[in-house]
Amino acid sequence: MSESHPVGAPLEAHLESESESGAEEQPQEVGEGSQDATTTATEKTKKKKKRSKRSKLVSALKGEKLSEPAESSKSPSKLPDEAVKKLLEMNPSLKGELAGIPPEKASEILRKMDVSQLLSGISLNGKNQKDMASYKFWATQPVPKFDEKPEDSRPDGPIKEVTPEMVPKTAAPLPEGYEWCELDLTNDEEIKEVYKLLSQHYVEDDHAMFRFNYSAVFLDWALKSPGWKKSWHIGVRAKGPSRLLVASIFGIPIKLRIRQNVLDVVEINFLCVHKKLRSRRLAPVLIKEITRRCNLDGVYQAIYTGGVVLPTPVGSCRYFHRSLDWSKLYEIGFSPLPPNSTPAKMIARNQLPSNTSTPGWRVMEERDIEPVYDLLSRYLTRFELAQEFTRDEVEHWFINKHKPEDQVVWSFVAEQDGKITDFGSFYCLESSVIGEMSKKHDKIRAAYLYYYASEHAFNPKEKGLKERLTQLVQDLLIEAKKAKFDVFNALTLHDNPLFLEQLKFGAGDGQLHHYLYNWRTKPISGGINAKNQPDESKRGGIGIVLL
Ligand SMILES: CCCCCCCCCCCCCC(=O)SCCNC(=O)CCNC(=O)[C@H](O)C(C)(C)COP(=O)(O)OP(=O)(O)OC[C@H]1O[C@@H](n2cnc3c(N)ncnc32)[C@H](O)[C@@H]1OP(=O)(O)O
Repeated sequence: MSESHPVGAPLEAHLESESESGAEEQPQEVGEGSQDATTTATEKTKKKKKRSKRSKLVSALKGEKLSEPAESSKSPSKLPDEAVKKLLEMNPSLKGELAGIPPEKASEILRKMDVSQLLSGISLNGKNQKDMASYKFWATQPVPKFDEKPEDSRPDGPIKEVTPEMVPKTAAPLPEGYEWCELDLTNDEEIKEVYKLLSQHYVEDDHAMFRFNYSAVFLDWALKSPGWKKSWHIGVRAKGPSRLLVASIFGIPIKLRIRQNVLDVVEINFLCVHKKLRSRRLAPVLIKEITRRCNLDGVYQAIYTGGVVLPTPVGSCRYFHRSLDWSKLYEIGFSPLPPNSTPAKMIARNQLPSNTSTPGWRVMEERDIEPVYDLLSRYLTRFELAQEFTRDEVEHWFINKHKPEDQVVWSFVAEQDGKITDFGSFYCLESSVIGEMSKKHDKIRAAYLYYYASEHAFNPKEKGLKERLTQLVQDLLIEAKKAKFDVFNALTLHDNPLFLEQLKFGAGDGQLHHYLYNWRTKPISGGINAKNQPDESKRGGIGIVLL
């Protein structure tokens, strides 16, 4: 936990007292097999194993001898030097890691990695280093293994057939001292509790400088979409008078098209475990509980995203950032000052026109719901992985129903001769500055590119689409600047590779991996090429945005 982030004393005190009473000491890894129950001793053994794995890798990288992998007979004994060179060029992070290692040795290391891993930029070190066997939980789940070959021609479909009799009727028990709860998001107090848990314990960047700060209003919007179910809003509370919320996982129902199949799935988000309860195998228990509840409701597939590599991304995108207030981003350490530049030059470079330029541009209103629903639905058919929105969902996700200070989503249309020709939107997600820099500014106000659509997409050979989207997204940047955002973020999904560079988005160091649960399909492009660069020819894959 960041030293500079204040955590209420009662919370800390409570967890300490739970710990003393043994509640924190025995977090059983319920349901993953009793041999998996985490005791201090097994934790230590696991850490030792992990360390030895890491040392082995380090040794390999330093040129010491690696033992042959079991499947070595299937692999060519040596990659041609040319292939090694190419792979290194294609995966920049690997290039750094293998720098200075003789080509022979690099070949040996690369040979042990799955080609899809190499191409998707999954690196050898840090949080991405684990092999399949080390994913003790995920290895038991109906998700593709890392080494499933893309050329595997099994048709798209469920990995595991689940029948109602197979689904447990009750939740697995939690470790002593904790209990399940359903979170009632119609109750403001409970939304505030979720906000508090997430604002203190949710996703941080690798350097613990920033943490997502999803507002209570945002959570209300994100989790109460049409068809939402209270039973998919799951919490874990400490028993006792405080009933402190210490963990969460949420699902909302959506219709998802994966290539030609349209499925009722759950979109999972906001998996969070209190920092003091980390590494105690609570996440697998939460995941299994939401799986059980979805299965009981006849839902057998899920979609989710994450910055960490798990078995196995169906497609990965890269984050891009467009500075709106460069000085602030620089002051908090978000944006660097490039060599040979000056702050004045950077500010000038990021200037935007003061007025929008798309003809007929205006804020989206209720009367636009039908035409936007029509345009967006047609536009999304161009992607292999996309949500199938209903009219009510278009209303929910794109019409702002909040007063200006609470606004979460901004949507615009272009209307010409009474026809809606274009639509674009972004949402607001602040991050807390949690490191040293928080003394200067405590929040970054970030706009995230959300859905957009244009009639130009249907022109023969997409004529004029690139120019139109560049104009449309520039107008969104201008609107975001007016609404006092500091930065505008976008992924490489949808048609984004058409305009990121021209609109001065800079490549971020984050990837966003997209996952499907219990569905086999071939990899889906996330708009980046093997060099991890946005690539216009790689569009048409991921067409869904998860919050
Ligand atoms: C049909 C319906 C199906 C519905 C379910 C579909 C699947 C939904 C899946 C969930 C989609 C969530 C989408 C989002 O919300 S993504 C956002 C996730 N949240 C955060 O990053 C917030 C900050 N971090 C935390 O709160 C904790 O570190 C979390 C909760 C992430 C893990 O807690 P902790 O650090 O205390 O670990 P543990 O000892 O309990 O458990 C360790 C196991 O957990 C695996 N792990 C770690 N991170 C993730 C992750 N992001 N997705 C899935 N699994 C993850 C890990 O590989 C290991 O398994 P294995 O390596 O041994 O195999």
